Amino acid sequence: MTDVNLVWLKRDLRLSDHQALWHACQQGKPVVVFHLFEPEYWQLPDTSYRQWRFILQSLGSLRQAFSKNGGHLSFYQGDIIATLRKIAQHCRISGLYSHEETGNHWTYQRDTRVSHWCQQHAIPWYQYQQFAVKRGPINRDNWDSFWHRVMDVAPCPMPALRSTRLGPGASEHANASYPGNDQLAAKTAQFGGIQTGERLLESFLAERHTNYLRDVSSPSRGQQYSSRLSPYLAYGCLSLRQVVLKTRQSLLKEETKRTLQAFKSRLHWHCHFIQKLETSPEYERTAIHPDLRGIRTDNFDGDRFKAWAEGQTGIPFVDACMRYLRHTGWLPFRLRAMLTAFSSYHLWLPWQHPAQYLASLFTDYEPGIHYPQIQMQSGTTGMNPFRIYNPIKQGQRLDPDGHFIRRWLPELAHLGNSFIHQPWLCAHVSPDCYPAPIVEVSSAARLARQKLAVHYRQHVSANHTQKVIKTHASRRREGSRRAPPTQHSNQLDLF
Ligand SMILES: Cc1cc2nc3c(=O)[nH]c(=O)nc-3n(C[C@H](O)[C@H](O)[C@H](O)COP(=O)(O)OP(=O)(O)OC[C@H]3O[C@@H](n4cnc5c(N)ncnc54)[C@H](O)[C@@H]3O)c2cc1C
Repeated sequence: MTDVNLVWLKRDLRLSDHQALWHACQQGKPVVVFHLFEPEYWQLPDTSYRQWRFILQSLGSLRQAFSKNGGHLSFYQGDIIATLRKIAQHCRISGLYSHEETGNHWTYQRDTRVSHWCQQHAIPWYQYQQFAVKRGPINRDNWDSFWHRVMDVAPCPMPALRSTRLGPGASEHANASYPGNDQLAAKTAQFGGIQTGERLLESFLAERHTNYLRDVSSPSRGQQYSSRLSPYLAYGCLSLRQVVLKTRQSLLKEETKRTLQAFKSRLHWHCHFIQKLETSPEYERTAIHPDLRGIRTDNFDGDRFKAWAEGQTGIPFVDACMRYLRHTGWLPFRLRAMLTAFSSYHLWLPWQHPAQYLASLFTDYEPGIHYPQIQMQSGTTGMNPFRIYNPIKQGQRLDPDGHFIRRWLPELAHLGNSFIHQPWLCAHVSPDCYPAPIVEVSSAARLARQKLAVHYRQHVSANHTQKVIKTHASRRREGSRRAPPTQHSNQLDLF
C-alpha cells in the first residue's frame, strides 16, 4: 500500500493561499485532494439548493484549475467516516489536511467524529486557520491585534499539483445530484468560482467602491455597489487575506480612502463574528443572554411565519425585500437586519425558525456571521440596543420613489408614490390582490417594547448582563471614536 496525504476541501474552494493544500504538497508523498458531498448536510433546514449550486459551480472552476496545473481533484459522496475507511482500504493515510471550520452544529459533530476516527487510527489531522478566528480560549482585549497579525502573514503560494492523484473509488467530476428537499432555486443567484470572485474583487476595488458608502444599503443599487464578495468568502473561493492585501494596496490611493476603509472594517467584522460562534457555539440555538431565553417562547404563529417567509405580510417594503431575497439569494446588510427585526419584534416570532429559513435563502450562508447577527437583530444578546426598524419609514428612505417595491410586488405596480408604501390607505387595493397588513406596524412595535420592558423588569439580572458583556462583547478598538459602552445605554459597539 502506498502512503498518501489527504486534503479535504470544505469551505476553502481555491488553490492559492491554501495552507492545507500547500503543507500536504510539501511532504513529498502523493496527495489526494477531495471534496465530499454529504447528503445528510443538505437535508438540514439551514442549507439549500442555491448554496449547493454555488458550491458545484465553484468546484467546476476549481477542477479546471487543477487539471490546467497537472493535478487531480477527487469527488466522493456519502459520510466522511465511510469515505475515509474506503480510502484507507487502498492506501495508508499519512495525514489528513483541512482548514479549521466554524460551521453549524451538524458540521461540528461531524468533525468531532472525524477527530475520534483519526485518533483511533493514529492519523494526524492538521487543521489550518483560514480566517482570523482562534480555537480555544481567546483574549478579547487583544483580539484586534490578532486579526492584524493573521492578515499580515504573506499568503501561501500555490503548490505544485503534480503530486496529486485521483482517490480510490473517487469520481473525477462533481456530478452528484442534489439530495435536499427545498425547491427554492434562486433565479438570479451569484455564480460560484474563483475567477468570478476575482473579477468581482477587481471591479469593486477599481470602480464599484466609489458609491459603496452611499449605496451599500440601497435595495436597488446595493447589488451593484456593495462588493458582493460574501459567497466567495463563505466558500473560500477567495482568501480573505488576499482580499485584505489587495484592499490595503488600493487604500494607498488617496481618493479611495474613506470608502475602502469602511469596506476593510467589514472584513474585520467578518472574522469578529465568526469568532463569536467559534467561542460560543450556543449562538446557533440558544439566546446568548440566559435571562432572555424565555421571551417569545409562548407562541410560534405558523400563519405569521408563512406570510413573512413568502413575502405576503401586507407591508410592501418587507415583502419586496423577502421576494427579492428569494429570487436572488442576497440582500444588503441593513435589509437583512430589518427582515430579522420585523419577524422578532413586530411578529414576535421566536428567532430560531426564521434564522434557519433566512440561512437557507442566503447563498452566502456563513453560520459564524449569521447566528450572532440574528441574535443581535432579535435582541437576545442583552448587550446590543433593540433595533426595531419601522419598515414603512425604511422603505420611504431607501426606496423613496417605490421602484423597488413595484419591481418585486407587481400587483402594486399601478400605485402612485403616495400609496406605494402604505397601500392599505388606498381604497382601490383589494385584499384578493395584495394582503391587508398582518400587523399594524406602530402598535406591534409598541407592544414588543412593552413586553421587553416587562420581561427586563421581572427576569433580567444586571449581574447576568455584566457576565454576558464580559464574555461576549467586543472591546473598543484603538482609534475608535465611539463612546465606551455603558450598561445603561445597552449600546456596546457595532458588533
Ligand atoms: C441577520 C443577518 C444575517 C447575516 N448572515 C450572513 C451570512 O450568512 N453570511 C454573510 O457573509 N454575511 C451575513 N450577514 C452580514 C452581511 O449582511 C453580508 O455579509 C453582506 O450583506 C454581504 O454583502 P457584500 O459581500 O456585498 O458585503 P460588503 O459590505 O461588501 O462587505 C464585505 C464582506 O465583509 C463581510 N461583512 C459585511 N458586513 C458584515 C457584517 N455586518 N458582519 C460580518 N461580516 C460582514 C462579509 O464577508 C462581506 O462579504 C448577515 C447580516 C444580518 C443582519
